[in-house]
Amino acid sequence: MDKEIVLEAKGLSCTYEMSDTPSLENVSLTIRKGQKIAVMGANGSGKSTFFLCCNGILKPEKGVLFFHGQPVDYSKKGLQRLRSKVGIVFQNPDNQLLSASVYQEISFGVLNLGFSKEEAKERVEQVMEEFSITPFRNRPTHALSGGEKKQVSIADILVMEPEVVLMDEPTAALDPKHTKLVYQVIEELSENGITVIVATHDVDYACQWADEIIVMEKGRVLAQDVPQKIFTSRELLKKANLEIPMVIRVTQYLQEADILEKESTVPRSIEDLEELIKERRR
Ligand SMILES: Nc1ncnc2c1ncn2[C@@H]1O[C@H](COP(=O)(O)OP(=O)(O)OP(=O)(O)O)[C@@H](O)[C@H]1O
Repeated sequence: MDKEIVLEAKGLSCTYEMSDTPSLENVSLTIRKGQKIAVMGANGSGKSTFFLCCNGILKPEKGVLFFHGQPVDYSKKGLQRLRSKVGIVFQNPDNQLLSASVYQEISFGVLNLGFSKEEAKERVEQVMEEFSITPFRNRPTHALSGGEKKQVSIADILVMEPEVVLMDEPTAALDPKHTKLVYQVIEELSENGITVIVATHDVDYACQWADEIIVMEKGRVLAQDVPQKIFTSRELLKKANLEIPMVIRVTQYLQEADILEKESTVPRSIEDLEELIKERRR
């Protein structure tokens, strides 16, 4: 049976002040509990704007956003409730890290949720340990490296134990060590049943990781489907300016060369492809 719908957008449109064209136009989609969703599309296609709508930072001028079937309540209390459940890790940590020290930064959200100082401290200590932040806990946030800032901006959200985590290009500008760390965190979130929505330009990662891909273009949703469908639709990829993942490219080559059958299943990773080739040889 299909899992419960966590977030549902119905006809969302959103135009920024000082702009005469909508950055989101008539966006309708559903996201279910525990899903791994990649949001893809060219620069300026509306991915970040959609994220900002999902936790109420932006209020759409048209349409309704539902969280667990209830329309979002834009009162101060309603927004606080929504934001404690739906957290955004921003693309640029400098837009997110506002407190003087790392410890204060990670405590801020939990204290705001009304936890006592003791409870907040316990959660913050645990999350700092989990994300290897303890060694630089007393540093000012502006004096951290890009990778450390990303660690803190993720901890900042996870300390609130959200149900849905939105990550806007989480590995942009990270070195391989921090990229791996972020991917591990994403994996652990999914293992714990958290719904994870990642905006990314990395087609190879999206293909092997996501349950579903949402493709955006000029503020609209062009498609929402499984990676095997999205990444084999040349027309869609061309329209959205997306590359073909390497594994699909190699598969198509092997099919054309008659090494794999034309109707073989579509692999999402190199491991899947190896399995297909082994099967064919048996
Ligand atoms: N604060 C703002 N004021 C006015 N227009 C904005 C603002 N933020 C974004 N836009 C515009 O809204 C559109 C969608 O931008 P958005 O940042 O949502 O796209 P994106 O898909 O996340 O892009 P990227 O991949 O570059 O991060 C773009 O045309 C952008 O110029």
